Amino acid sequence: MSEAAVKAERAGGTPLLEVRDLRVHFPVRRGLLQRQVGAVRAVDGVSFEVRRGSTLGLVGESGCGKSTTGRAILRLVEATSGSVRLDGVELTTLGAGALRRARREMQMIFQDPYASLNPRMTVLDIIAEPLRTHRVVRSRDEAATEVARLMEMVGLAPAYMRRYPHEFSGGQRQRVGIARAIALRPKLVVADEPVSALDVSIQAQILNLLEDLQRDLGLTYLFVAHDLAAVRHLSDEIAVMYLGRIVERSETEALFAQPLHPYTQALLSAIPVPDPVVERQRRRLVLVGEVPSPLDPPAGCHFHTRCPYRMDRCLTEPPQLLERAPGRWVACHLDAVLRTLDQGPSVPTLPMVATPVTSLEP
Ligand SMILES: Nc1ncnc2c1ncn2[C@@H]1O[C@H](COP(=O)(O)OP(=O)(O)OP(=O)(O)O)[C@@H](O)[C@H]1O
Repeated sequence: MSEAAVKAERAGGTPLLEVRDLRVHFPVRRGLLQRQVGAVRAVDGVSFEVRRGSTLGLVGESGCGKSTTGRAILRLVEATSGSVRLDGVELTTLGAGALRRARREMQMIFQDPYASLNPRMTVLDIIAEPLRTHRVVRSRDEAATEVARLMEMVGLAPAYMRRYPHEFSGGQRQRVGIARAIALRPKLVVADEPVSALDVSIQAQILNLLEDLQRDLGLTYLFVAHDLAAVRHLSDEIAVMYLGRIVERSETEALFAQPLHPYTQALLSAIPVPDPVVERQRRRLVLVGEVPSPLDPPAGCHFHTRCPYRMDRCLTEPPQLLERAPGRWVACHLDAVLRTLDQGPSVPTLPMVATPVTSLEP
């Protein structure tokens, strides 16, 4: 846990971000009359909190609703229902003026730093834009001084502020995106796959920068990524999403030591282990097939079509996300989830309780 998160917890502070039963359904329309024929249930009842100064990693396969969750929190897409409170303020019902003021406090870092930066604007104008919009700076000189400070904070030479995005490398462009995101000193930053478009050699540098900025500015992060390994280093807690719902939420190291939900186990077993002996001995749970369509998700537990442990109950009854042990939230009907906890962290996978529908490699 970051120092700021430890301090906030000792002070008994409320979480900075509280999301309750958030749903985002995109209507699907057909025909001349554009009648609604269904809805993509991108986010289907998601609840979590993020403590001040901490990082929550939101992970899951492509299409499971991670980005939409992040975008709905910032109101870049509208929620269908549910509540999002930032520092106690309900965001989903804010009017235009109040929302504009609230936007100072929450910013986004995008995956593709080239697509998200206007190629016709200089870095100076890109970083200064939010400062001007919110009247934090009133003159060109003031803007240039503040932009120079921000560039230094993210490891860029201010001498390059009059250059254009295409004159920078991918990693440098992401630094520009980060400088713009922190320009208004937000409380919350939603980072949507901030390193997945970058060379592996650059990824660690950007993650380190995000960590330094969190420490120095007390930022709270929601870190969205498809890859569990990518979020491990930065996240205090991890929430695993599958087809619009959170299936497991836990403090990071506990989740890696003992993943409880079969889907989390599958995601973790996809991460290669450097030791070849351990790798050979590992029981791998390999997911077969694609994530089903969020237009018509399976009834009951959304994961049942791919779960090796499914029982009759899973086909009809959606499992609730329940705290099965302190800080360990799991949405699964298997009693084996609890038994695994009783047996301590040496038990790496759930016992087999039903006919496998995915392959289990020895
Ligand atoms: N504006 C939209 N209109 C209709 N459907 C949408 C819209 N935005 C997203 N979706 C759908 O909602 C589902 C969730 O998408 P989302 O981008 O949130 O998933 P994700 O987990 O972030 O995946 P990725 O990593 O691929 O971005 C997908 O099926 C996607 O096609």
